[in-house]
Amino acid sequence: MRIFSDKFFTKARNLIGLGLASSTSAAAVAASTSAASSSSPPATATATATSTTSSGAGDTSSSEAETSHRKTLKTKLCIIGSGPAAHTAAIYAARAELKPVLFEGWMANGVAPGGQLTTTTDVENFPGFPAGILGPELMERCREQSTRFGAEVVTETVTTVDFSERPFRVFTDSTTVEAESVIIATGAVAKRLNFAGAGDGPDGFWNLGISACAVCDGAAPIFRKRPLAVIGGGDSAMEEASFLSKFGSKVYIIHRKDRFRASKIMQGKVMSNPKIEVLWNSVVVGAYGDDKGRVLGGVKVKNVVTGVVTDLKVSGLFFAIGHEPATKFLDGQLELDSDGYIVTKPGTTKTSVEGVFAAGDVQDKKYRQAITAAGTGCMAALDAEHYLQGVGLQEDKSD
Ligand SMILES: Cc1cc2nc3c(=O)[nH]c(=O)nc-3n(C[C@H](O)[C@H](O)[C@H](O)COP(=O)(O)OP(=O)(O)OC[C@H]3O[C@@H](n4cnc5c(N)ncnc54)[C@H](O)[C@@H]3O)c2cc1C
Repeated sequence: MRIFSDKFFTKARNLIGLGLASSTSAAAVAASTSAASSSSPPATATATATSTTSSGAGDTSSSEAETSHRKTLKTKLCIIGSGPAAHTAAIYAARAELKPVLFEGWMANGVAPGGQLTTTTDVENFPGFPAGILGPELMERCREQSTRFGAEVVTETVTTVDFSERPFRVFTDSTTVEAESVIIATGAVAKRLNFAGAGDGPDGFWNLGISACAVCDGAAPIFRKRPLAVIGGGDSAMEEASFLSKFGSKVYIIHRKDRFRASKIMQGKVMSNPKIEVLWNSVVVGAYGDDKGRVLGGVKVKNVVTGVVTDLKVSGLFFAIGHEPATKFLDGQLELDSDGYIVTKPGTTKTSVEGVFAAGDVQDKKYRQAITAAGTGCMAALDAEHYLQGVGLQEDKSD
């Protein structure tokens, strides 16, 4: 997020539409800019609908069998997801001639095809773009690169999977895929709070001072040398507050309880930082604009014990209240940790089922960045290729 000028506001508002309500407009951008082949809405609603696919090569590995109700595809590799992890995996796998089928979803978990970056404006920390790049544009480029090498992109959401035997089976409302290997890159969604001014409509300050990613946005000019606030009480909130204290003049941690659940060591770091002040037993009940009403000017904070509401002038407000990994559709078929993230074997993308791999934020609750997601997407494609070679389904090609 970078906030500069009227031109920027107009561009950001018009191009993306941010956050929850904007998911639709973000999707519209993604859908309209992506894929010559994606001119009609994707078909996930009925069993008889036609799915929307695109493939740069026009010749994919998947064999199709049309029945009156469902389409069946067969492939060596099915990729589920459409963020940096999924598309990096698709690029590597397609170049290794695995001819992957990629399900990009349709507003899966409220996120447009292209993933979390479709909900933001400037991405300034992805290598190769010294002037930054709009999130939706970056993801559109990734998609183009995937299809250019022959990945088949299907605009449908995966609803269930069957990993009990090979070939694995992956289901959407209208398609069944039989896949020799699977990469799950369904990402995660940052949790947001819902108070007046928190949204992205005309009266909201989402992405105009309110963010869910301090590491992504904290260094933006609008936050430098200004008072900032973080909402949360866990390790992420401590980390984000410490990080923001390098840029802001002061950082408030607003926490609804009278103690943190963060680790002692993280708490110690925060409590000994002279730039950080904790507002205990407190919740944000509203956000308002600056003098011109264009970006965040402050928040109303309510003490839940006394009921007193006070005014806190801050230029930035960061939600650090956790993420929700998109793993419900797996229905317990892979090992997950206590927060619902897929468990991978350290140093690899291997999951608890041989032949199924996981990449990106769905298996990473620590780094959660586009570049780390892309990195693990690459790893997953190479792991899948090696697996397929091991079971005799693929020649050694990627090197
Ligand atoms: C507002 C915001 C700003 C950010 N800014 C930056 C930044 O500047 N720099 C940076 O490095 N990182 C940034 N991030 C973090 C970055 O976006 C994520 O780390 C990255 O996108 C994770 O990529 P991913 O591939 O794991 O999945 P995601 O981007 O989460 O994408 C997953 C995709 O899979 C789809 N999906 C989910 N379930 C299914 C299903 N069942 N079937 C089919 N599809 C499904 C989802 O709809 C989604 O489109 C930002 C995040 C947010 C929210």
